[in-house]
Amino acid sequence: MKTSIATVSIAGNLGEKLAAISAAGFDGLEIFEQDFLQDAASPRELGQMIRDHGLEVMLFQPFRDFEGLPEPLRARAFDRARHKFDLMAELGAELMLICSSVHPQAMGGIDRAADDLAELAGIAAERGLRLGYEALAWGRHVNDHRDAWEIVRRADHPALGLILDSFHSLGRRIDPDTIRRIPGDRIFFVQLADAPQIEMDLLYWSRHFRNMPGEGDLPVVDFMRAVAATGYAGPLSLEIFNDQFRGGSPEGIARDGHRSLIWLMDQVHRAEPALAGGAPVLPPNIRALGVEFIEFASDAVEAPALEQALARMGFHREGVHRNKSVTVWRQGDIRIVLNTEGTGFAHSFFLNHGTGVCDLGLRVEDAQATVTRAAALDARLFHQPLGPGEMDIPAIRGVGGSILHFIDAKSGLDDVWQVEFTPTGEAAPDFGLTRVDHVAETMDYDEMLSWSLFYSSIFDMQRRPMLDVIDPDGLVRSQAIAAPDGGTRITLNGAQSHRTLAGGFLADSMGSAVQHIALASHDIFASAEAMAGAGFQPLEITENYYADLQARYGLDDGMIARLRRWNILYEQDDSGGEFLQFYGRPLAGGLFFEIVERRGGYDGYGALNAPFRIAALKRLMRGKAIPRA
Ligand SMILES: O=C(O)c1ccc(O)c(O)c1
Ligand SMILES: [Mg+2]
Repeated sequence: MKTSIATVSIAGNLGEKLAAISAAGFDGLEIFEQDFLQDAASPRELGQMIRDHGLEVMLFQPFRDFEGLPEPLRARAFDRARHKFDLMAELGAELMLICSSVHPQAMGGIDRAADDLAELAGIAAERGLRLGYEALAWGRHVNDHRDAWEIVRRADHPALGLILDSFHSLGRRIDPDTIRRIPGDRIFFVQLADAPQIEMDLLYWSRHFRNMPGEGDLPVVDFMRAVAATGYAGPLSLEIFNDQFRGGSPEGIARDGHRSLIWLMDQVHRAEPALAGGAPVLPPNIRALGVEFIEFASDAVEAPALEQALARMGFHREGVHRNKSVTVWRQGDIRIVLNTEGTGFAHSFFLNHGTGVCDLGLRVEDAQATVTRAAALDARLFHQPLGPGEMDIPAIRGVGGSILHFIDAKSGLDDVWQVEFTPTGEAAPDFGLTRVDHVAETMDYDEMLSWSLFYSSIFDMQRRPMLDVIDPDGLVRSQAIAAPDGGTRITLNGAQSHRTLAGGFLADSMGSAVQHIALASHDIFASAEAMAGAGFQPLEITENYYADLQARYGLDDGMIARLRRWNILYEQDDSGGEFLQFYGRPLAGGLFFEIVERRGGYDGYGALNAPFRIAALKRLMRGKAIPRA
């Protein structure tokens, strides 16, 4: 399978686009005519530049409004095409995309279109060129790949084939299985794009909101399964019109695109094992079995505040690293590692970001398989020189330059706590906290698609619908990604304005980072009481909130009083599941802890409560405590 991407998909000038496309590992590209017209290079120079980057021109596009025109427009359209053929020869492009006409004077009729295209294919063939016909979802007469195929079939010219574009087919909800009837060798090119499911005009949706396969809501895997079933063996090419991507980093967008194609083909091979050459080459999506540890980078000056916060939540120092300035704090299945080394990765992370989460350890069944899959999906592997007696634990780069380590029992990596740490023997209180419920990573809104693709392509984790969280000073978008059993949950919070709490955190922590950590309690009231006894100060919630809560859910007075007493926020889902949560006050730098209890299969994150939490945090930061009777 050759991979390709349309130049429109990426930001920058043509030189920047080519460098990014080549660096990401694509085999070739589609030249979008507009990109070429805006560039100063001659077509010959441009063709050479492309080849110098090790890339192939897979397609020249688009040629518009060709078929079905009355004379003299028809003759002029043929002249236009001849001019483009000259250009393609100079560029070294062999295949041209013709998209279905939107011309107001274009006449319908399958045979008329077939005749026009067959005649043009004859001219193209004389020059050694080929044509592909694509149905635009908003084409005037042809807007369905089935009609485009019928036209190509009737034209019956070897230099004319069909071009499929997942957006045009899936955006109009055309059953992708209709593609299975088309002979694979009559499909000349396949363009891929996903998109979020939003109701809007097709053309506007297509030109502004497309995204990479796996980043949206369209059944792109089903589309690609059907394409693969035809025997199509040509390039897979991304054609992504997206306003965010146009302003993004060329390298980052190109890397995400490459990752999305590898992910897509992996999903297709798993779903269609009978296909020739279809054996999966990657380990399957990795089951994340839970968070094994959360590591903070800090130093001797800042660490005591974090240690105090941990102690007030009922953690104790369980072990001290045998030869590093690293301790592990423990409660239930939760391990918080505190790294105050003066050299190495954690230290450089601390110098860049201040005290914060530099490393997440995930429990998996097979750590080696995890990095193998991650590497095949273009993740960056992480290595650091090992000290004496240290275990070599596989790791990759994650959000904001942090690290993800993978711990398994299979290769004994879960022995690391015994191997590398000396037990302190300190008393182990139990405040009822059992495990990490979720980790919330805050990032720029423009990074959200990228990181959600990162997690969902490597792991067996699914995206939940994106939610809008209303901060009094702007919108924050929240995207949860969770393993099917809910045992590993990550939420991505995307800030659009620096005035929001998330945006302020982003600026203060010098980049994307974990902003809060939610810990599960098996009895949130008992945990709240034990923590209060140890000096934990919760984030204070207003009287107005509790009055409204009573009205909303009809909770009894006793329950409301207990929630209020411990500043616990409450939410119910439609099937009676309940979510109880309270927050600690932020540490210097803005990171905070949350304690949650899920009851009755509740599967969300308390989205209704988020604005109250944000308002309370902002009140606290402005130094306004709530007077309480
Ligand atoms: O939006 C367009 O006009 C357009 C042009 C060419 C394509 O291949 C396409 O999918 C859309
Ligand atoms: Mg297209």
